[in-house]
Amino acid sequence: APPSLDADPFDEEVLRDPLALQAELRDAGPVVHLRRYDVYGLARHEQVHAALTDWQSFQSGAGVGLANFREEKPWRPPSLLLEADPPRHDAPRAVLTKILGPRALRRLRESWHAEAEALVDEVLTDREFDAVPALAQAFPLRVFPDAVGLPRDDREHLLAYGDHAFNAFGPPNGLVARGAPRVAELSGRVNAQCARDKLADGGFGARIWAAADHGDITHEQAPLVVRSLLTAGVDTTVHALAAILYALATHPGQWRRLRDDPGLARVAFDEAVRWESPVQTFFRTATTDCDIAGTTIPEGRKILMFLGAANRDPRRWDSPDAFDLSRDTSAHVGFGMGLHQCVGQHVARLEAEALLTALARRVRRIEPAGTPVRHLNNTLRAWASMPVRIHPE
Ligand code: HEM
Ligand SMILES: O=C(O)c1ccc(C2CC2)cc1
Repeated sequence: APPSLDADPFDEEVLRDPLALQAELRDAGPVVHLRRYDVYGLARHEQVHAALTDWQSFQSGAGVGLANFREEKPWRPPSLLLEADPPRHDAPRAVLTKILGPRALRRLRESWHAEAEALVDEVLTDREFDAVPALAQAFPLRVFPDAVGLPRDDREHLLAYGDHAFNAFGPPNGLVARGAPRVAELSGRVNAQCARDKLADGGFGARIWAAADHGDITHEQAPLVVRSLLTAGVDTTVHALAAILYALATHPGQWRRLRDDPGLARVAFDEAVRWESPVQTFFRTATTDCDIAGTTIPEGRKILMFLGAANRDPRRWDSPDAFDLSRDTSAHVGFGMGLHQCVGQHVARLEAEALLTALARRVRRIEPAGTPVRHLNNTLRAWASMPVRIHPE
């Protein structure tokens, strides 16, 4: 039998600083039974990578949170991508692959770089500010809902909606309970925004509806595919940008490298996604009795993949805790891996590239200007506040 632990990965103090438990899980063995939730934890890169790339044995269709959709009703209709297996997963995925692919994003590159420069110019009129609201939240909330096709006056609820969705992948704990009172209102607003007549021509949303006209997906599926963008596309990039700003503010040598070579912006983003892993965990459900490294996971049981732990596994990475722009980040699992690997990663990279390029041109030095404050979430690694001081060029 695998080693068994009482630890609670979703305890708020563990969420605040998960590194010690991640090391304990990795060292306990390739598979660890977590008694509190009766699930099987995978914290080493090798096993997480193996589970992510074996969608037949470890399905998403029963939910990618603790809740098992075979046994309980989901809090919202399941995603046609994230919570679907082939063949249902295939057509919606193909539609988003085309709409969010690097070629499709070329038309946004110039305007996102311009938006980033405008925002950075505004923010840098101060020498000290909180980088979370001023940059990490402001930039994605300005450019991404625009790209989806949402009006400017109806987006401030998206962060709260996504925050609840990411909490809901975890156990029904205090974090979920605190979000519950707003769920009906937030869901109502987001679901309304997925309607065809709410989405501006030419945006990602309108393109999803056009794919339905073209017969690639059905018109019933279209709003749910738009909902995927609104759920997955905001909080993730907000917290990833905060993570990269924190990494650069606390590693002045790496900031200097980026400033001297803004072409490093994309590497810096991927290294920050590895180092912080904004999306820390996801579950799968065993479709048969599966063997992982000598442990049999019984059919129907949940496995918990610790993406953040895998991204810092010393069995896979040299000096895993170092934030290092010369690293080859290609095997990180911060965007998942395999069939469900993040279809929005190019959008995220373009946002980061635009913001970092704008900052690299204007900021000689960036440093912490006060104690950063964590934002706790069952799935997301996030900052609530990060005061910084900048020294302009
Ligand atoms: C740094 C920002 C982001 C991170 C860290 C991130 C992370 C992830 C991860 C780990 C998965 C795999 C989930 C699984 O295997 O169950 C995923 C899937 C997905 N992501 Fe992202 N994501 C980011 C940005 C985005 C953006 C900007 C969008 C939309 C424009 C997006 C849309 C999606 C969708 C629709 C899926 C489901 C794909 C599928 O199941 O086929 N993500 N993301
Ligand atoms: O399809 C969705 O609704 C969806 C929600 C959350 C994610 C997380 C992994 C970024 C992905 C997709």
